[in-house]
Amino acid sequence: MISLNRSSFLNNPSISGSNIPSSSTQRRPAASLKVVASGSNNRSGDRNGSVLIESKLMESPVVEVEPKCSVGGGVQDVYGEDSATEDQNVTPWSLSVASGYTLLRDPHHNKGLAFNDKERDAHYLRGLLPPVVVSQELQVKKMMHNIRQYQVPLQRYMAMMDLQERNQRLFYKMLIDHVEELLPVVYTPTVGEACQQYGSIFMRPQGLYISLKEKGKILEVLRNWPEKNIQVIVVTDGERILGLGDLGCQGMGIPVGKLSLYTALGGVRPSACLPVTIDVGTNNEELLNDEFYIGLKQKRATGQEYTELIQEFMTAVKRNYGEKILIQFEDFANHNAFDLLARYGTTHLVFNDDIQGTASVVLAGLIAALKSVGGSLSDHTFLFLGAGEAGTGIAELIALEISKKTNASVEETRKKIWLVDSKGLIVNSRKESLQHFKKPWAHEHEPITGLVDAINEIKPTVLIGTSGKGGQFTKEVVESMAAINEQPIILALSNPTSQSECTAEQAYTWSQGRAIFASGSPFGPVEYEGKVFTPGQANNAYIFPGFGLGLIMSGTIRVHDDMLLAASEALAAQVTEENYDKGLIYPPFSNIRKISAHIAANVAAKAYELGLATRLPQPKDLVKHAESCMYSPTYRGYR
Ligand SMILES: O=C([O-])CC(=O)C(=O)O
Ligand SMILES: [Mg+2]
Repeated sequence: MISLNRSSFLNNPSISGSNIPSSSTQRRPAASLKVVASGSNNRSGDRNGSVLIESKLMESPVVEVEPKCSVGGGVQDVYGEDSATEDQNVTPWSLSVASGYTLLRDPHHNKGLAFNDKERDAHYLRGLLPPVVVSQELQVKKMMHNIRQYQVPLQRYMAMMDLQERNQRLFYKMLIDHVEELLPVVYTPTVGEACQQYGSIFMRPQGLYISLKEKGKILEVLRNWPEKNIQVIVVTDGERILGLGDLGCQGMGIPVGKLSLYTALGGVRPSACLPVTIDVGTNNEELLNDEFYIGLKQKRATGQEYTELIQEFMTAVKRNYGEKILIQFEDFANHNAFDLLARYGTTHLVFNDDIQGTASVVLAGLIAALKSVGGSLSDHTFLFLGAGEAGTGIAELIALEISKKTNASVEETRKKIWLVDSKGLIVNSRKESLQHFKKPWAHEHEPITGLVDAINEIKPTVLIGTSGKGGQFTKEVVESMAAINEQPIILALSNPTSQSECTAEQAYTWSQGRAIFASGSPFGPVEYEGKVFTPGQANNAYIFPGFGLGLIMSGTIRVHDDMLLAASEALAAQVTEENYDKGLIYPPFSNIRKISAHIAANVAAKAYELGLATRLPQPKDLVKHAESCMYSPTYRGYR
């Protein structure tokens, strides 16, 4: 296999010598090619008559061409074309050749036993594999069989990560074909445990680490990443990983997991995804005392030192990847998350999954729940336990949706939404001492400290847990909700499962099977008095992959709240009668690619309507367009 890639060998003059063609599509037979490269990023060798140069570009367009999008050219166009910046225009073309043993070690091109006889001959693989040739489907079946042998979830996680590093297409095929079974493995809850253990299970780098040591050099660091046409970055500083607190540099598991869902669930090419962890230290004493900890062993930098590092990162990202790079903030602590979103929301294409993604998915669930419960959103009263990113983000989006539907001001629509934090109900008399993001939720009321008292006083129809603390929805809490509502809507959103405010079984049992329940992390079906209840998963994984695809495929340059509403409506519209009959307010994840295409289409339509989309003209059928742009993990044939 030979491929010619545009890559960044700026620091490597020897590779841009006369043997390197200057156009992108040239191809030569492996055996006739001789290129000598030197430099730290390249190795050269001469095996079986073929020459190997490991270029910095991991996925090569020659063999990785995706099906053409129905509108707007091929995927390279749709996804890649405009992301080159003036800096990239000076990067030379480089050549990469992989064959034989090295091809089997290249996760982007390896197919293992699925290489057919012709490919084995053409690419020097004879004898390197046992004689059998199998289909990708059989490989999936075998891997699923193997993974199911592991009883410990973390072992399953490690087996999946191992596969991702061995055979990327097989990894994504498995994840797509068995999404409901594997989501809890590569994502919440297991990813939380993986982050806690990241220091000891860390094998190969899966993303970019930008620590205080890299200050002043972030642009160079970005250029060390082997891929050039990045379209989405998920970045964390590890300070609030799920509901598990400060995990410092070990938070890397989160961007890696989220981006694997961008590909599996949203169809964004793996090579367009960049996981980043910003390491400014950790305040987690246990990690600081752990000899295997992989991050900076210091307390978190704050104030100017923190702000400057983030600023350098944001500037470098835009400079390197252009205006349309999507940056998803993930699992930052409250005290930074809101500020970062406000600061960069006007200059960059940024999206905070914990504030906005969670809000959009919960709003979708509520819109869907109205079908069973009746009334419109404005008829309901909402009580939140937890007033951080998720709580205030959801509250604000509900207020916005009601305001759009009723023409009342957002200030007015906020009045039926109440939040309880660790100090009790958020009321006017507390206003002075509240953090800025809580202030809009301070309503006129006597102070109340307990959740049960707040329920009895406010009489909510919807109870939403975003506290990050497990077990907060006690029997008394659920019973209080059931006493005042025929069908109480109870959402226990904190992640992972250990932090869920209550379990599905508790919600159904304590409400005598009347609750409409969904949780952030998955719970299995529950039987109560002969009836089986299947809880839904109100997780932002429903939204961010399709949302991101919508932004990317339309070349959108800024996120607007109306796009979040558009995403919620698209998701709610995917809940079928059959789902409602089972008490579900979310469609099953097994249909997620179709769901993501609808979300992407609605988001893109809104972006075009708002004049924020730059990829013109607007495709006629946005759903079809979204589908045609999605990455497929099916193996490519190699000539
Ligand atoms: O990752 C998840 O499952 C949802 C999420 O963003 C969080 O809990 O921080
Ligand atoms: Mg998160």
